[in-house]
Amino acid sequence: MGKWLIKNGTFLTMDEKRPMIKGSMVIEDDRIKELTNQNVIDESVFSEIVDGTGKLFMPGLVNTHNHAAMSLLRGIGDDLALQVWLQEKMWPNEAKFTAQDVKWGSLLSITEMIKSGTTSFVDMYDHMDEVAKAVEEAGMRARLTRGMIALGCNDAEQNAKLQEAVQFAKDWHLQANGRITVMMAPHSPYTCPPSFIEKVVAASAELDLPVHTHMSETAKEVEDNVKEYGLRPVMHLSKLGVFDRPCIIAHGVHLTDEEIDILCSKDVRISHNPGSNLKLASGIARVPELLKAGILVSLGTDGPASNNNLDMFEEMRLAALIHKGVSGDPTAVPATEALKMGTVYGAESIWLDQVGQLKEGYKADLIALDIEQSHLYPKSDYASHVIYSASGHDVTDVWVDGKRLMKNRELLTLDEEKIRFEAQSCYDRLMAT
Ligand SMILES: N[C@@H](CCSC[C@H]1O[C@@H](n2cnc3c(=O)[nH]cnc32)[C@H](O)[C@@H]1O)C(=O)O
Ligand SMILES: [Zn+2]
Repeated sequence: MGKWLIKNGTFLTMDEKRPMIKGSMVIEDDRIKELTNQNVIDESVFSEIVDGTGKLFMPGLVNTHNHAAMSLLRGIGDDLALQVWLQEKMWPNEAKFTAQDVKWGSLLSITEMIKSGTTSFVDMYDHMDEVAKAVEEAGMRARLTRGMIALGCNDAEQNAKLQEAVQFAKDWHLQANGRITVMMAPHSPYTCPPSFIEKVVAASAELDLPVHTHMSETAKEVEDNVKEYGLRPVMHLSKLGVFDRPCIIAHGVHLTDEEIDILCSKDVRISHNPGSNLKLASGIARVPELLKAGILVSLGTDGPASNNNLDMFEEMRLAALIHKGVSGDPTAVPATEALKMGTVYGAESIWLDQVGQLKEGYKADLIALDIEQSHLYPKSDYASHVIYSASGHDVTDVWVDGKRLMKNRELLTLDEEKIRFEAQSCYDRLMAT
C-alpha cells in the first residue's frame, strides 16, 4: 500500500471543522495522512494515484447490528411478527446451519455490504470463527460477538455457549491487524435467564469487552418481561449489571422517558434498525427523543432476513424520513443527523477509534460514489443527496485501512460469483432437509 494519492476529489468529510473539501487526500498505510484543497505538487512519491474526478468520497458506513449469515434465509418468512418469525421460521432453519452455512451466508452478506459502501459492521451469531475468517479475508472491519440463547438449555449447554463466546473473544479480539474486535452478547432478556445474563456480564468484565443485546424490540417483549420478572426490560437488565458495562443494545423501540434517562446516564448506545422494525411491525423507536437526551444512536440493518437488504443508505434515508412522518415535524431527524448516525455515531457507538470521519490521522476507511448521474445532480448539497437521493448502488470504490476492497464495482478480495454459487447450494441443501 505505502503512500498513495486521491486527486481532484470531492470529500464529504463528516468533520465539523471542514465538512466539504475539494482537492486531494494522501493516504499512508492504514491512515489518512493529509486532506487538502490544494493540488499535491510532487506526485512522484506515490505508489498509486486515483483520479477522483466525478466521485464523492465519504467515510465508509457503519452497520451496528447484523446477523450476516441470515442472508441464507432471505425471503423465508416475510410478513410475520417477530416472535412468530423467530420461532416458526428462523430458529427451525438456523438449527440446521452448519459452520459452512455460516461461512457462505456471511460471505454473501459481506459482498453485499462492501458493494453498498459499508466498511464496518457488528455481527451477532454463532459459528463465529467462520465469520471472523470471512471478515479477515474480505478486509472489512467488524465487531463480532457470539450471540447466546440460553433458554431451553441445561446448565452444561449454557456453560458451553458461554465458554465458546469467551474462547472466541480470546482468539479474535484485536486480530486481523486490529480490524476485528469482539463483544459479549446474551441474545435478549427473553431468551436468557437472569442468572445467565449475570454470568455474561461477569465474563465481559473479566475480558474487558462491551456487551451487546437485543432489548425492548416489541411491545409484547416488554409486557412478557413485566409478567415474568415484574420489571420492564431496562430496569431488569440494569439490575443484572448489564449497563455497568460498556453496552450497545439493538432496537430500543419501546422506551419510557424514565428509561431513556437511565440509558443516557449509563451511556448505553442504541442501534436503531428502522427497516427491520418496520418490516416486523415492531414499532417506531423514539429516535428524536433519544438524540435530544444525548444518547448515542447509530444504525443497523438487523439480519438480511428481516430487512431484506444490507444497504445502509436505505437505513439512513428511513431514519431521516420515518421520524418526520410520525412526529409531524420535518426537523425531527435532519439529513446531517442521519448521516452522522451512519458514520460518526456508528463508529463511536461500537468503540472504534479514529473511524467514521475523513480527517488527518483517522483510519483510511472510505468509499467513493459516482456523482456523474442524473439523480445526484445538480452539484449542490451532497449531504442531502447522500441521504435523500443516493443508494448503495452508487458506490464504486471501497477502502478499509487504506486497502482497496472494491474498484469500479469489482470486488478485489472476494470471488463474488463463487460466493453466490456456494450460498445458493447451502440454501438448496437447507430447504431439502
Ligand atoms: N443460535 C444461537 C443464537 C445466535 S444469536 C442470533 C439470533 O438472533 C436472531 N434474530 C435475528 N434478528 C432478530 C431480531 O430482530 N430480534 C431478535 N432476534 C433476532 C436470529 O434468528 C438468531 O437466532 C444460539 O442458539 O445460542
Ligand atoms: Zn437482531
